[in-house]
Amino acid sequence: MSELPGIVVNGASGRMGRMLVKLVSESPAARLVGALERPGHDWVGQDVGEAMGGAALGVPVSDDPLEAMAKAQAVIDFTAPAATVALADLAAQARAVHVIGTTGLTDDDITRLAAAARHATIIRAGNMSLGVNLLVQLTRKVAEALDEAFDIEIVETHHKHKVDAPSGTALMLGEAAAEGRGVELDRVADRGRDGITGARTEGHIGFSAIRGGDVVGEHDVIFAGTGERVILRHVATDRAIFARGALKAALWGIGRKPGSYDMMDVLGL
Ligand SMILES: NC(=O)c1ccc[n+]([C@@H]2O[C@H](COP(=O)([O-])OP(=O)(O)OC[C@H]3O[C@@H](n4cnc5c(N)ncnc54)[C@H](O)[C@@H]3O)[C@@H](O)[C@H]2O)c1
Ligand SMILES: O=C(O)C1=N[C@H](C(=O)O)CCC1
Repeated sequence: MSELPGIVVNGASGRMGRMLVKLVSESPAARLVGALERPGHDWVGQDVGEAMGGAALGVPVSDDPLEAMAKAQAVIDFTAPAATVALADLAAQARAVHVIGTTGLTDDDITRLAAAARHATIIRAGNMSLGVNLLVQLTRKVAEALDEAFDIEIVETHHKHKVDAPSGTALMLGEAAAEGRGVELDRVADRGRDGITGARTEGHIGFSAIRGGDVVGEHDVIFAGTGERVILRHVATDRAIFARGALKAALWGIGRKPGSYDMMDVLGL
């Protein structure tokens, strides 16, 4: 029997990294062959299983992406924008599928990822869960069906450690709503109101971000009309949903031709 596909986890000590190390190392469909952390991190050099407080997994944490990816078919990356952009070129060099969950990317970062995708298979989504990707489709449909008399507001809630806003998911939902309306999100997004803002502009899509405690992730898309509201909601209670989506994406991407893909491609939605 041929060997199972080898997967590297970038940002292994992070909230998502730990989830992914556990999921991949226990998966019957994949092998954990590498774990990466940033240079200077105290996990570097330790066995990743032991660093997580469990049994040794025979995988040392490395700060050298090319060395870690030498035996890998894919790298799963939930880290930070600068780390992700830098890894994209190295993953292309190593011919490893690059699954990107990192959010908070700028337009410039996305342009650089698109350049890397000329030579590499990149699968990126601001949310890797099945439920949110379904919600994105529903949002597009509802936005198509309701005219501008319905004000669209996207409200997201996350844990107190989250560093970017609006969330990647909120932006996916905003893009879908704008697409449903046949407009460009950049032209209609209201991101952060404060002070005497004036009345709401018809057709705009509003974003609000709440941060606190240990909330995994909650998203509401509100279509507020006169006398009625339609509210689409997703509530995540376990980060494992994102990790499962990312592993599915990695396995789907292996052997696929270079290009930029997302979870809609992976899930066939
Ligand atoms: N797409 C999704 O489904 C989804 C789900 C959850 C989180 N996220 C996103 O994933 C990212 C990480 O989230 P988190 O909660 O795990 O954050 P976290 O801060 O807990 O973890 C990030 C990890 O990346 C590491 N890191 C930073 N720079 C690095 C480098 N150069 N090389 C290797 N590792 C490096 C950090 O040391 C840290 O361990 C965020 O952008 C978050 O929004 C996306
Ligand atoms: O915990 C996070 O950070 C999350 N980030 C993603 C986002 O920005 O939408 C997905 C939900 C969790």
